[in-house]
Amino acid sequence: MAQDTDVVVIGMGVGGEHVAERLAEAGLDVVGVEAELVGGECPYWACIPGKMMIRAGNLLAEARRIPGIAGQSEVVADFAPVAARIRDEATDDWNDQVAVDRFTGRGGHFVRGRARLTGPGRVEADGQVFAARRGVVLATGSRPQIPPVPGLGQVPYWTNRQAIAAKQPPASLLVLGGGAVGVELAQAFARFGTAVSVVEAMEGLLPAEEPEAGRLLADVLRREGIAVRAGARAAGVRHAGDTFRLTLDGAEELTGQHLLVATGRRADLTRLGVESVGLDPHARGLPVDRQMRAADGVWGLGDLTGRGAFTHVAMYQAEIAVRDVLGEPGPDADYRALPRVTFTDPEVGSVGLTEHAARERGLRVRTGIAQVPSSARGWIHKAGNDGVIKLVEDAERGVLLGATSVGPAGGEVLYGLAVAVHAEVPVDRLRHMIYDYPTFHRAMEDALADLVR
Ligand SMILES: Cc1cc2nc3c(=O)[nH]c(=O)nc-3n(C[C@H](O)[C@H](O)[C@H](O)COP(=O)(O)OP(=O)(O)OC[C@H]3O[C@@H](n4cnc5c(N)ncnc54)[C@H](O)[C@@H]3O)c2cc1C
Ligand SMILES: NC(=O)c1ccc[n+]([C@@H]2O[C@H](COP(=O)([O-])OP(=O)(O)OC[C@H]3O[C@@H](n4cnc5c(N)ncnc54)[C@H](O)[C@@H]3O)[C@@H](O)[C@H]2O)c1
Repeated sequence: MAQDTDVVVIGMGVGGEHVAERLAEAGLDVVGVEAELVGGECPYWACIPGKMMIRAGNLLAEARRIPGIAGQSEVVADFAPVAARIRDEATDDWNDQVAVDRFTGRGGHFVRGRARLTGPGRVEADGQVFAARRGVVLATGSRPQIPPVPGLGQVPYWTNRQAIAAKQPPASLLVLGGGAVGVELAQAFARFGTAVSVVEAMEGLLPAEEPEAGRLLADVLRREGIAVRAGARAAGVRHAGDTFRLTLDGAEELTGQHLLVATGRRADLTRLGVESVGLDPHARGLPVDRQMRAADGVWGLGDLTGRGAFTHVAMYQAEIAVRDVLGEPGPDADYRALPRVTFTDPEVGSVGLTEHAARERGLRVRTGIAQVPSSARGWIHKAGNDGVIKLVEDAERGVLLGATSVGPAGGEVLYGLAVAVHAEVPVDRLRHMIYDYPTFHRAMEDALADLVR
């Protein structure tokens, strides 16, 4: 016998939790189903604990920059407080009771289990069957994508989960993949003394971003002692004793105590029963329209939709889905000004289109670049001042299509650029605005001037 409800939310990660709480608050009868921990990847194995590691690593790096600027420093790194913060403050020892209580406190009905659709409005979870009057929200996130490297399936590699839960930094670490996960964790561990090698298949780090950002970051990481192998293919991996051996095309062999596989994430629709509502279970992501509808009475959001695997995307889409489920009007999803920040030091912030992506769309673009160390603030900052600002202008319309801001506060500087892209502020107006002196964001003025040079 099916239990009637208004809405079933499958997957209570950042996106699903937000939808479930908001709909319960609005007075709907909501069933929230979560297979693991309410809150999902971000608070337990990703953004929050990851940024705690990064914050700690950045403190060490800043202290090491004291000589030549403010005296002498001797830095003794200790990972124990980081591991303790992650256990106690971020994850509550990987216990989600607080989050479950928050949802049930708002009137939600919580089910721990793996759910699947069995037909329109029908969901099976933990031996129970639910019939949802308004519909079902799918928010099941993504999982690490493991590449077909010979031997990889037979070795005890880490994903972000084991890396985040580490109690000690490994003596040495091989990182496969120089994307956001790879570079953030590589730098954080290296600052605690881990000997790190990063292997990236594409020509540069963060290959989805501007090449200038990847090149700059590779220089910084190499200076910090990290071995960066870009344009390198892993040909095989072995593990014996406590050593991983990663062979690259060309026969170079890298060794490490642990191997972190950070080669991307992908959604898995195959176990969700989406075929029962007429959707393709083998699609790479769940196709949704601009109000997050995947089918009649089915909404989808977050990593599952393949529109950018970021917490802020999941939250943004969650708000749209909430409005649509409640029948409230609101603007369509708009990803033109999607911001991304990789929290390395320097931070790599970007918004909108890269130059390459804009040209691929056949747009006539103009670019402008400014080097952060040549700006007043960058020069004052001295050690740790690496950075670049790059603007991509639609030369026909005179508005920014995208921008990149690498620097000590690259993610914060990005905000102004994101507003400019989002609101399509004419470049001519940006050029005649007053930029605070001497801020990092003032380098934008030089990048704007470079657009016409
Ligand atoms: C190391 C790392 C660092 C990151 N750092 C950042 C960052 O700094 N900023 C940022 O914006 N993003 C960051 N991200 C990305 C961010 O974590 C994700 O984009 C975000 O968690 C996606 O939210 P979601 O709700 O779509 O999915 P998830 O958080 O993955 O939640 C999905 C939930 O669904 C559950 N589930 C799956 N299938 C079922 C089922 N059949 N039944 C019931 N439950 C199910 C899962 O157990 C999971 O809890 C990072 C990712 C990683 C890996
Ligand atoms: N600060 C943040 O917002 C943040 C931080 C971490 C992760 N994330 C999100 O999580 C997602 C997943 O992160 P990710 O770093 O795993 O994925 P990613 O797609 O960002 O990067 C994966 C990298 O691995 C490389 N790669 C793939 N196969 C390879 C192989 N066989 N050998 C060597 N390199 C290979 C790719 O070229 C790519 O550069 C990101 O796309 C991002 O959306 C966000």
